[in-house]
This record gives sequence, structure tokens and C-alpha cells, in this order.
Amino acid sequence: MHLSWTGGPLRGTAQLPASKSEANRALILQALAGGGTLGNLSDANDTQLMMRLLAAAPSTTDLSAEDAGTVMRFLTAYLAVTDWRGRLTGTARMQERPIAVLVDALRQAGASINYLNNEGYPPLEIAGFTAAANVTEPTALSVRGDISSQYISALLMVGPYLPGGLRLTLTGHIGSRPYINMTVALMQRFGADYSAAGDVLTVRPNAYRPTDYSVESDWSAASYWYSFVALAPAGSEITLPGLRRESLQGDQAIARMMTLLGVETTFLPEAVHLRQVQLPQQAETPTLDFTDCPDLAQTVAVVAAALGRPVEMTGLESLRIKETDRIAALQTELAKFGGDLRDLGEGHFRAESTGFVVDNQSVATYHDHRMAMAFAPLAMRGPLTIEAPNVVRKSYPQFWKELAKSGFTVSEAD
Ligand SMILES: O=C(O)C1=C[C@@H](OP(=O)(O)O)[C@@H](O)[C@H](O)C1
Ligand SMILES: C=C(OP(=O)(O)O)C(=O)O
Repeated sequence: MHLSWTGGPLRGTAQLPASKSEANRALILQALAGGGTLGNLSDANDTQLMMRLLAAAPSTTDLSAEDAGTVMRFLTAYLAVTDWRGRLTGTARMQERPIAVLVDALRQAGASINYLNNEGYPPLEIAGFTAAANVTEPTALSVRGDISSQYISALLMVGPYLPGGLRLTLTGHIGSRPYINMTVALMQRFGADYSAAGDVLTVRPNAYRPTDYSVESDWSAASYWYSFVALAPAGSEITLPGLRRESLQGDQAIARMMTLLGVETTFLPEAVHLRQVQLPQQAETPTLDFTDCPDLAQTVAVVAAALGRPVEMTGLESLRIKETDRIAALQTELAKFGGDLRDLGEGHFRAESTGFVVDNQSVATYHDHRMAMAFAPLAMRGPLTIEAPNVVRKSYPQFWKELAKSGFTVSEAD
């Protein structure tokens, strides 16, 4: 996609998709509850795919979670405990994203699951569930939290349907914790009986009840609008409907992070308003920790480099096993502009630049929606091309349309 900005400040309103994280949890909970109405489900492929696969599962033995981590992990747990039999696969990249922690835990709980290719990775053969007889105690499982929180969310959601319920002990360093909290909050809305003592989480064996829920707009998608405002001419502002101050999404952290990069957030009833302000005085390089919000890392790295406002970044461990190796992808693509994500060792990186120039570069996107959306805001500083623009369909299919509506010249690359 060729992108260029026509000049002048950015103004107006941009529509966001609904959160795919909230939606994909609500869809699993709805399926287990056997009813209830979900509002504001997005047209994002990850959400549409989850809906399609849940509807198809009872009469289908071969399902593909494509490139959607939540679909792969949540469905594995759902299909295992509902005694489904068949094969669950995904894209070539999904077959490189680990799932052993979840499969080991589900096997311990009574599920029969085999690896069809490589041990520890999809595709999986799911072959039924044998519950232990006469259970009075909850099923006790222990999982590490440092690879993906999606395993923990998957187990928690099926917890009420395990023999005696679930007692889940989280071990090690826990990444993406707000996503676990989101899972618990939604489970409770659907009637789960949940309690926690530190990192020992207990879910009692009572079924979910049909519940109506309206999904909030997606804060991860909002993060790209923060980038547009940060890089736009002075006086730029934008309104983003459907975002709440009381959010279940940890990626609301973008509002705090972007104060360092010159964007001020005002919460309105059911919307936020972003306004460009002067960059704050900065005596030393700030450090931002992305352990809780890994999906914001690309957004912040690109803007920091483009503004020539270095930021030290920690908590990036999980970035190497997402839709692509996001560390390598950022390093390669930032280098085209004079930027870098320098590895300082011991888990520290520094987003920085020497003379950042945007002048008709072409950005590769590595089958990763966030590479496309994190680099698109550079068009505020000069014309550029985003390759394979359709990757945005994973979470924000209307992204390019919203840019065109906001005043960008957007045209298909040859
Ligand atoms: O549970 C979720 O909805 C998600 C959890 C995070 O993954 P990890 O837990 O693997 O970090 C996040 O990166 C992903 O986009 C969505
Ligand atoms: C990592 C992501 O998604 P998932 O793990 O659900 O594929 C993402 O959307 O950035």
C-alpha cells in the first residue's frame, strides 16, 4: 500500500475494531454457557474465525486456527474438555508457535492429545476426554507463565468443566498478566466462582450462565492512532469512540506511555480524545516495561525512533514467538529509515535513531498485522509503501479505509 499524508494537522474521528481478545474469550464462554448475546463483535479475522470454528466444531473433524494464537490455544482447551475428536492445525507460523505447556496441562487433567508433526507444536490430534471418577478435590495443575499467558487463560476458561473444578498454580515469571485478569473478569461475568491466593487460582465446578456482553473497542488498535498523532504536524488531534476508562485491556497502558512521546489523552463518555502536545523535557532515557503489554512494543519502538526520542524497552521476551520474530523484524525495518532496536543485553533494548528519514521506503510486514500498522504512521513524515497490506485483517480490517477517511492518500502498490 502506498501511503502519503496531504499535509496539515490530523483531525476528526477514527473508528476502531472491537477487541479480539475480549471477543474470543466471550465467544468461548458463550459456547460453554450455551447462550447469551454478544454485542460489538468485530469483523477482525481472529474473531470471525473463532465464531466459524465454534459453529463448525460439532460436525467437523479438521479445523484450522490459521494464524490466531487465541483461537489455537483457547480452542485446544475447549475442544479437549468437550470431548471433541479431530485435528486442529494452523498456518506454517502457527506450527512454530509452542503449545506444549497447555497440552501437558490438559493431558494431566484427562485429555487425550497427540502431536501430528513436531512434539510441542501444532497440528494436534485431539482424541477425547476421560474424567477421573469420584473426584472431590479440584484438578490441580501447575503451569509456567513466561511463554504465553494464553495457556493460562485457556485453562481457566475450561476450569469449571474439569473434574472438581481447577486449582491452577502459576510458576515463574508471568508475562501478559492483564490478559489473565481479563479472562477472570469475563469468566466472573458469566457466573464463574473464582478465587485466588497469590498465584494459586481456583475455579469451582459450576457451569457458566448465558450472559449478554458488549465488547469494548480495541486499545491495541488505538495505539496506532497515538502514533499518528505523535508524528503528525502540530495541532493534530483525533477522537476514538468505544474506549472506556474502566477497561479490561492492559493495552490501555498506551495512554500513559505516549505521554512521553507527546500525546495527551482525555477520557470522554465512551470515547477518548488524543491531542498532540509538546514533547516533555527529558533528562535521561526513559525505560518502559512491556511485560504486561507486549503488543504495544512495535508501536512505541517505531515512534520513539522516528521522533529521535530514545526509549529503553524491557519485557520483550515473548516478541520472538508471535506472528513473526518481532525483534528481528523491527531491527530490519527500522534500519531502512536510520532507526534501530539495539540489543543492550540482559533483556534490554533501546529504540533509537540517527537522522530518521522517511522517503519512499518499502516496509516488509512478515505476515504480522502489527508490523503494517506500527510502520504506517511514518507516512506522516514522508511517502512510504507497506507490503502485503492485507495482513491487517487479523485484528483491524478497516485500517486502510480509516486512513483514507482521515486524509491520507492510500493507493494499492503495483
Ligand atoms: O490472551 C490474549 O488475548 C492475548 C495475549 C497476549 O499473548 P501472550 O500471552 O502470548 O503474550 C497478546 O500478545 C495477544 O495478542 C493476545
Ligand atoms: C500476538 C498476537 O496475537 P495472537 O497471539 O493471538 O496470535 C497479536 O495480535 O499481536
